Amino acid sequence: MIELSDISKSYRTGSVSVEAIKHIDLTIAKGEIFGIIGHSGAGKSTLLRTVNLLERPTSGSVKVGGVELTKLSSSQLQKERRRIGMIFQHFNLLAMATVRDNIAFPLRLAKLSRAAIQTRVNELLQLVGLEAHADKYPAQLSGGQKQRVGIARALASNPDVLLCDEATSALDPQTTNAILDLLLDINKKLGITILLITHEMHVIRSICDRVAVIDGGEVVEMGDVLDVFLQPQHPTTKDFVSQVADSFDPRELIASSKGRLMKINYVGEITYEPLLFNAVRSTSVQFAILQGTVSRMKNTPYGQLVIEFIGEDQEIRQVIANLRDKGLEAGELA
Ligand SMILES: Nc1ncnc2c1ncn2[C@@H]1O[C@H](COP(=O)(O)OP(=O)(O)OP(=O)(O)O)[C@@H](O)[C@H]1O
Repeated sequence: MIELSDISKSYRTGSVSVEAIKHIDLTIAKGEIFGIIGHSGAGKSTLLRTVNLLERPTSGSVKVGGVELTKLSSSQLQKERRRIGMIFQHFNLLAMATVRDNIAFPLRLAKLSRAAIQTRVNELLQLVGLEAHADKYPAQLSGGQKQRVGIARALASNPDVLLCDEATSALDPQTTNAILDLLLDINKKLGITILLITHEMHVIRSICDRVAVIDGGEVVEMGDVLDVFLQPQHPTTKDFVSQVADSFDPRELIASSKGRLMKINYVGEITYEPLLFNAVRSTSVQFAILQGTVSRMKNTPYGQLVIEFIGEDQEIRQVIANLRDKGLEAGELA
């Protein structure tokens, strides 16, 4: 659905040139929810805005739904942009227009009939749960409600792609979760492809299928959210993963450990099975859980534990082999 090839973008201010993004390749499948995470100034906004050519890349190709956007005339581009909705951190609503009129705005631009606009706006109000607020003005709404208007407006012309520019950054945690649930719901119901940028790992973990980590204008890591989360490689990725992990570093325990410290990861339904107990029950090995998370990433359960095994070396090896046989990943804590 989205194919960015060798995208670079430089900004020139006077005699100084800043390379905001450098040689980025990104392919996003139809129906996917793809997250781009990075610190402030990493190049996230620039990258996102190249997808609808709000920022024209200095070089590279931008294809959406198979159409090369950089080669289009401005009228052709305007038409293609209807297939790409966008929502913003600060909502960008028309302050002097009601919720209904804000949502109707792109439909009026597209010259739909009054009756068609009314029908479509009612559908959208229902989809985002704002039927009761249709005649209010933005100033009368909460942040979460304003973002719902933004989402309804972005979906008005039935786009294939929704771009989300830090869409939950101005919201409190509870409202953030409600908006993320709405995005997930829209993705499931409409099959729309979602590309979002954020600096919060929580957002990635809650709704994304894949993630790219961007640092200094380059993609430094990319993959399925589960893999990146459980086995982060780049220091920037580790930094983001630690946002949602326990702040206590279990490596502090290595010096005082009596036994063998292992890091164990598991994914899927085995998360709920008594695997540790079963692995040690026929041995004299004992274990202590020193740190642990059992949670869900989107819809997939996973566990991540730091375990100290105490006992005979050979028996511990047998226990670890048994756990690996059951599909758990077990590695020495280092
Ligand atoms: N219009 C512009 N003119 C000059 N430099 C710019 C412009 N827009 C962005 N930059 C620079 O490009 C780099 C990337 O900026 P960008 O806004 O894409 O980062 P970001 O990751 O979205 O950051 P934030 O999370 O703070 O919005 C920064 O060094 C920024 O200063």
